[in-house]
Amino acid sequence: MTQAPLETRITSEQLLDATRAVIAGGGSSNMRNLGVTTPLVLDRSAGCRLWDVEGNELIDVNMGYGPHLFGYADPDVLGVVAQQLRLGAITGIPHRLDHQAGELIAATVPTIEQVRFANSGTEAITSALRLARHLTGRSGVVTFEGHYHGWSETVLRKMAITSNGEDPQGAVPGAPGMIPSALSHTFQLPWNDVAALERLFTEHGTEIAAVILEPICGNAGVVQPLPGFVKQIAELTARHGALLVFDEVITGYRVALGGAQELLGVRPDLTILSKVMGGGFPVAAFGGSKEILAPLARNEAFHAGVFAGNHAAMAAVVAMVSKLSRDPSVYDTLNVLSSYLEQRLAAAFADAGRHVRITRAGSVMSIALLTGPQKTESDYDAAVPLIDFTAHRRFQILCQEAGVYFHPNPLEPWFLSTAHTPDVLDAVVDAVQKSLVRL
Ligand SMILES: CC1=C(O)/C(=C\N=C2/C=C(C(=O)O)C[C@@H](O)[C@@H]2O)C(COP(=O)(O)O)=CN1
Ligand SMILES: Cc1ncc(COP(=O)(O)O)c(C=O)c1O
Repeated sequence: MTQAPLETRITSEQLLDATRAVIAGGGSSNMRNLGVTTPLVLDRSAGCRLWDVEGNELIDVNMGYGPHLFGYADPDVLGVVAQQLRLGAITGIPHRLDHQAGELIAATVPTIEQVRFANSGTEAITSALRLARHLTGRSGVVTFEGHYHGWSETVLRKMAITSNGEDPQGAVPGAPGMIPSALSHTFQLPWNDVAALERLFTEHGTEIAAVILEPICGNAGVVQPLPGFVKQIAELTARHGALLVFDEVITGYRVALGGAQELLGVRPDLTILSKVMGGGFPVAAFGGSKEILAPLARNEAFHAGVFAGNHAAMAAVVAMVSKLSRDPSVYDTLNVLSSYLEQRLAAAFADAGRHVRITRAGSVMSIALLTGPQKTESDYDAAVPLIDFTAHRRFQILCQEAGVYFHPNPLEPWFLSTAHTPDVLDAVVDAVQKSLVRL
């Protein structure tokens, strides 16, 4: 497609203004609309690069918030989905791809025997938590500060990350218009605080249907669980008859073929998958043992969706998960690339005399400018107040001008792909170094 000469091209700013006239906020997600600094409106993406409507090329380390482990427009995934679109994307009738997709998930995620597919993480989590409530006859759901589980009525809350867990039932609705009592069955605790969790189970154990967590938290910067903490959660849920739900929307097929549950060696009752599983196509899933999903198999519990498990999404899952299964060494490659970037970034910030918090789980990492030195890696609650959000936003603007795109909120991770080769990562560091000088 030939592009208009530069002088006649509309600018990102002009097009975003025009878009805001017809799409409330300029995009279909508050999480993304809030993040806009220097307007950027895309024309296309491929590999790890973006091209905006003005013809500018950028290296992307946000990568659509994580689905594209092999980069944008990966031919192995794209080709299969494109072919399925020609063969029929949605009929509402069982399809030969369903069995393939279900078998691949069951063969790769340690605790999944059966799944149900959905269109988004929010949908999958909503149905998974409703299933947990049905199975236990209880209503309470435990969440952790900093962890995001979509925007459904019982888990959309302000993800306070500096409380001390004194008021687990003090969760604040995350959006106006929520049913005021929506969070009356939602508890929120500090992450990595087993004493707070034990206290909650002692006081409310008979009310708790499920504990849901991002086993490696990706929505408050990357925050690893303290050693043994997730195993302690599993022991408490088992002891009190509650279900353990791993929200692996980010970590699933990202940190290992079997996700965080493979790395941590902890077995959740239900697992939520999305992002990498679909390789960039909208699809999610929740799964567990046949026993756990039996109420759905009996059509006793309810989960539905016109587009849930559609044939294009199943084609994407089959293409992505079979590619990952064929060559799980991709995770070693991504770890090497990500470690290289982590080390070079740490040196760049040190050379610039800037305090920074860099944390990583495989190829998902977070970088946050700090106002002062962080005492230890594990004192996460102490680190968050140190984050210099203003300086970081300025840093993002400068990096975007230098040709590298990431989200201006330091709590949003960077996601790498196999397209981020060492020369690309060197270009990222080069842009970071130039931006730190100008900061
Ligand atoms: C761990 C986790 C998530 O990260 C998650 C969604 N994440 C994001 C949603 C974004 C958005 O709505 O635009 C962008 C990012 O802030 C974030 O990765 C969801 C909700 O999935 P969905 O957005 O598909 O309904 C559930 N669990
Ligand atoms: C009128 C109407 N509203 C909402 C829905 C739910 O949409 P989805 O199935 O995409 O969640 C449906 C689906 O059948 C519908 O027919």
